[in-house]
Amino acid sequence: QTGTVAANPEQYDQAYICPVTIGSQTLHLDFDTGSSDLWVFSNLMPSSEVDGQTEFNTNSAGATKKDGYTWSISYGDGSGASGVVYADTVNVGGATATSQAVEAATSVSSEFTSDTGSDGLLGLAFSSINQVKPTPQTTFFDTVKSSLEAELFTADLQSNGPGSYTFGYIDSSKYTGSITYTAVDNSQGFWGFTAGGYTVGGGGSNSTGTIGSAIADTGTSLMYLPTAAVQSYYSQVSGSSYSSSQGGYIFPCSASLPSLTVSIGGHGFVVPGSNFNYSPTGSGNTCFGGLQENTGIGFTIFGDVFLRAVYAIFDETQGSPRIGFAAQ
Ligand SMILES: NCc1ccc(-c2ccco2)nc1
Repeated sequence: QTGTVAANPEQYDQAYICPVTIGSQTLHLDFDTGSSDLWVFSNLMPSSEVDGQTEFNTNSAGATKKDGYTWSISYGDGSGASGVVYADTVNVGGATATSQAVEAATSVSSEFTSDTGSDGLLGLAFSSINQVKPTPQTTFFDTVKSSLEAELFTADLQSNGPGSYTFGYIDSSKYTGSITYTAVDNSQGFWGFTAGGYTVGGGGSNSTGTIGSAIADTGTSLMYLPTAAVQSYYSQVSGSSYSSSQGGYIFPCSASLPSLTVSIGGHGFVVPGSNFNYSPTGSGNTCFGGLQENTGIGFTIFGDVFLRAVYAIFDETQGSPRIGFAAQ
């Protein structure tokens, strides 16, 4: 089987939300290659924590409770959720898992309550970091992958308009040139890979140092790189500065933003400057940068700001996982 589903950006491309059918309900979930739990708002939650989101009905005929199973998850941005576990049919654009662990929230943090566009998350990292106890559950991809035409999924994220995820096949209309594959280190449960040198702007002269180990994370809005690369980038943005009150680099919204070229698997991938204007700060006609330092996170994250510039293939067809990137 295969699946094809639209990936709809929230405001400022903050996250990408996809329709998922669970039993007879359709919920809109944030597909996240940086985590491994499929969790949903549910009828078990206090109404004070729900602000218009669709709730998974745990009383529906097709939902089977997994007695004694619970989950609790916290994310790098300080948000989190917890609850209990059901099994139900999950259909993503035609790719169907007949018995998928659906983690029904009994409580979510305020960040999720106020994220009115999302009814939950669908994790696409490795099942080794699933947070269900006493027994970790498989991700949707792991549940269905043996039934897919090919054991892979792809991400085509767009700015301010629908992109798509596919399961089981590569859509050759989504990219130009060839796909460059590189090995994945999933020892931390993520789609980890090694990135090489970078160049700020088209100059080609600013390539200084290498980026090193990184993860591909559709559930993170921005791109977080080592300090040296980030300082090198903003040294080319007139009027930019680090704002402790905003918590990152900002610049005049009128600033001209250079591109950033990153070498992966020996191929240079160009992130256009426009990708690095994330959102207005709300004060002084300054804008918040889509590139920020990885200090305090512990690893380098190639989030949506990078992924919008490429077609990404998350591939387990070779036995060992690999990740592919192509220009789009
Ligand atoms: N990378 C995991 C993740 C995804 C979404 C969110 C989130 C918080 C509020 C709205 O969305 N946090 C973390």
